[in-house]
Amino acid sequence: MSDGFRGLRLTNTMTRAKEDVSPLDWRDAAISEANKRVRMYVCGPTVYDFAHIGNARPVIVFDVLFRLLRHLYGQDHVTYVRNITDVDDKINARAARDYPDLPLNEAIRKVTTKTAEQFHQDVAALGCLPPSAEPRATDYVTGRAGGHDMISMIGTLIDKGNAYEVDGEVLFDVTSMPDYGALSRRRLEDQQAGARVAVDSHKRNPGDFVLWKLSSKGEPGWDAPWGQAAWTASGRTGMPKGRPGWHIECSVMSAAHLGETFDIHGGGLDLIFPHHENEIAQSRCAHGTKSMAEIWMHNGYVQVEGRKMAKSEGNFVTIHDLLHTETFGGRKWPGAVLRLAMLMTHYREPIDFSVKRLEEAENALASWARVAAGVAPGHPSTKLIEALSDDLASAAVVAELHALRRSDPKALRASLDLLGLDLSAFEAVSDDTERAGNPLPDAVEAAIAQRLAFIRDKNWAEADRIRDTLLESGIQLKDGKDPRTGERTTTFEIRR
Ligand SMILES: Nc1ncnc2c1ncn2[C@@H]1O[C@H](COP(=O)(O)OP(=O)(O)OP(=O)(O)O)[C@@H](O)[C@H]1O
Ligand SMILES: [Zn+2]
Repeated sequence: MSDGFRGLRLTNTMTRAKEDVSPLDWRDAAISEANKRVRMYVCGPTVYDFAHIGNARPVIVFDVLFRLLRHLYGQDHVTYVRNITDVDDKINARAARDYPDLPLNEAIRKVTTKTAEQFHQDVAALGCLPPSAEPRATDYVTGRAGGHDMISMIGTLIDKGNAYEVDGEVLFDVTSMPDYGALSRRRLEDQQAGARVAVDSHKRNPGDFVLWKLSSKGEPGWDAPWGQAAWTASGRTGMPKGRPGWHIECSVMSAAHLGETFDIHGGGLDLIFPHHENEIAQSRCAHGTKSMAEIWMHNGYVQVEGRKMAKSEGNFVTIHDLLHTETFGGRKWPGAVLRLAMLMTHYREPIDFSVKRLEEAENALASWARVAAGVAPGHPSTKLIEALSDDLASAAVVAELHALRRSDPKALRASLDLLGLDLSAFEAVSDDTERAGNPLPDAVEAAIAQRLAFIRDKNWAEADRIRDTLLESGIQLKDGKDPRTGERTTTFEIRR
């Protein structure tokens, strides 16, 4: 690294400052070199519907950070955990709507399995590596060794005086934690002022949040040690059945996989309050620790016309639709294009999503592919690593990729690999392919065949679209006739 290299620095939402990263294991002489790990937790999806491209942003941003950490600390020295939330009232509602004839639990399983599979396909197409572990909330409700389950942690919080039970519902008492609100910088007094507790609520304070609630008939539920009297009074037999609140699952799964305190915790800006604030309250009070994670990172929003892309706003585009249908900009887009479109802007800034942005990303990728596709990768450049290490400085990263295009195709190739930017949709235009006269990759052959089919169907618009798309990546098509059969043929030329 050059003299100016300051090591990895990331902006910590807790302190609102850019800080040097100094992973906990490296500060602990008792942990052998071989066993040291950088430990990172990122809140994953609630699996009831297709993920939209706003949801894709944290997945891409933290995948780049995962790749950078692996580069800096070694492939086997990073543990990245991203959970799957598979218990949630939105899931129950979707299951009842989509599978009205199935028992609810079966319907829920269908919804969560299908959605999780779709999510995996979507993010793989965006070049994201699978995390080291991907725990599912429902596997951590009860009965885990070492007390790494939600019922045990909630019991601990009650025992320590941080939580209380009313009629089978367990709530966290925010006044039991003096520095509650430190992450979001909300003072308890401000939160209390003017807030009223609804008459039917069990809350002692307006800010108290649910750790556990009783399930009604038909809802998914687990045997719980709380609320026997309320359960029996409602005319039901056996042990009371309940289900966890949302925040507790991340406290439990992060501790199970990463320990009571770990290095980096991430997610979108909307998670700072209440989700992350409440994770911190639960984890620190249950474990008696000073911090849950050393560094809290939050990505900015993907916006449409200045508003957060969100399911509730109805202004969303799913990853699946963007990649596989023509609903956005009248065409499909390669996964690498969406990935670069996200990475062109610093992760903390908002992104206004548009066709123009995707086209810009595509043009950049095509220009890089022209020199780097098919080239054996060298090493990522020092400048690239330095730019990434400076809080993932996007502008400097993209500028360096453009510079490498002229100076060092092998370093460009390695840098793109490090960033997870896959050139296969653009391979056709590499110099190597041209020089060696290799056959075109399948994708281009397929595009040419598809275009001929459109021409046969007299669908000129689609045929022209394919011709234009190929031209943008440097492939010029030439139509002709086979002199023997009289059939239409297509040849091509690679342009610079
Ligand atoms: N528009 C967005 N831009 C960036 N990140 C987002 C956006 N919307 C959601 N996220 C992030 O996506 C991740 C998954 O969140 P979650 O499953 O709760 O999304 P969601 O709440 O279903 O989305 P929505 O806001 O559309 O209801 C979280 O890290 C969240 O911060
Ligand atoms: Zn979480």
